Amino acid sequence: MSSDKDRDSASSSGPEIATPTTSGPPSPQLTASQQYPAAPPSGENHHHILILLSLIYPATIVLGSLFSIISPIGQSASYFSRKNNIFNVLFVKIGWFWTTAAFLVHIANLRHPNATHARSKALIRWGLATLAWILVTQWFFGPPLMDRTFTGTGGACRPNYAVQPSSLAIKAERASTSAACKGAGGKWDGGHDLSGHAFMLTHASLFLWAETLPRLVDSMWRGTIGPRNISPLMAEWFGVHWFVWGILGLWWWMLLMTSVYFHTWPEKVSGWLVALFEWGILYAYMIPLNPQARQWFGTPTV
Ligand SMILES: CCCCCCCCCCCCCCCC(=O)SCCNC(=O)CCNC(=O)[C@H](O)C(C)(C)COP(=O)(O)OP(=O)(O)OC[C@H]1O[C@@H](n2cnc3c(N)ncnc32)[C@H](O)[C@@H]1OP(=O)(O)O
Repeated sequence: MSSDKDRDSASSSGPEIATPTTSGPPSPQLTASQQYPAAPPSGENHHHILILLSLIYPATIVLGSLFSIISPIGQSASYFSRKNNIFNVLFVKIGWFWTTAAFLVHIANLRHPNATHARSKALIRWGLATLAWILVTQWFFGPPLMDRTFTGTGGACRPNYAVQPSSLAIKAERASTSAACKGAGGKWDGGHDLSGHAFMLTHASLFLWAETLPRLVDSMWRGTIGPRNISPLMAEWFGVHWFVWGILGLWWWMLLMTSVYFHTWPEKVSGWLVALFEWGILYAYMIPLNPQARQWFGTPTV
């Protein structure tokens, strides 16, 4: 892992990351042959690539849902149709933790000339993404938005008096969150059950794409220079990008599995739409188009 600490202290008055760019002075760690042969892709290009990448997720939901209707494989049970599959239990169920870890690896390796400043702005953007995740899935002045949507559309926790002890059944009847309902052995039933998986996997993936795209594009750009640079390029990929790519790949696969085996169309689509909200405002609208927002939140960088 490379560190920019020395450079930061040497150039603490480095450029503000106020405009979307991957450029900046060439890194002193790179030899002349590794530096850009011409202008690297601009922030505007990143914006276009990001919008294109964001289409992967609705396409995946459509593809998975169609597969579940058309294919006999999609209609029969498989390892991934089990809720206790290891990828669900160890990764998705604590998905924000893994997303955060991948993001932290990325920002620890920034080679921006003023990396300390770039990191603190990146942490602010992570804070906003975390807040959006909390409000939708964990807490919104009480039950989270996904549970409020459920109860607001007629859903409730239905106890099963026949098999539950009455104390638990009463607890289930009063439960206002899916977690409390499940804990009391009730059935979360009857409302619009926005897919938490579709939301979290899309939200986390879009956040990671937006944050890491300038660096990914920059690495690919350097890769066009010549065979001499294969080793530094490999070092870059295995040192910096592998974690982000691993998480992005796993999130995509799990979204596909959710689309094939779980939830209804409207529940998956609403999960995806809600995931667009914070990302759309911050990365697709404010950062590319509003200079003031770039002052406040910075811009994802290399
Ligand atoms: C300068 C300043 C410096 C500051 C310096 C700061 C330093 C900075 C330090 C940071 C330090 C790190 C800090 C990180 C902090 C965290 O981020 S820790 C947080 C860790 N926690 C998490 O990540 C939790 C993430 N999980 C969730 O939010 C929820 O579980 C989810 C993902 C939204 C899913 O919710 P859900 O209830 O499962 O709902 P849903 O998707 O609708 O699924 C319904 C059912 O279908 C099942 N299902 C759906 N799809 C699937 C599938 N594909 N496969 C199997 N089952 C499925 C579900 O399992 C579920 O089953 P049940 O469990 O109900 O039986």
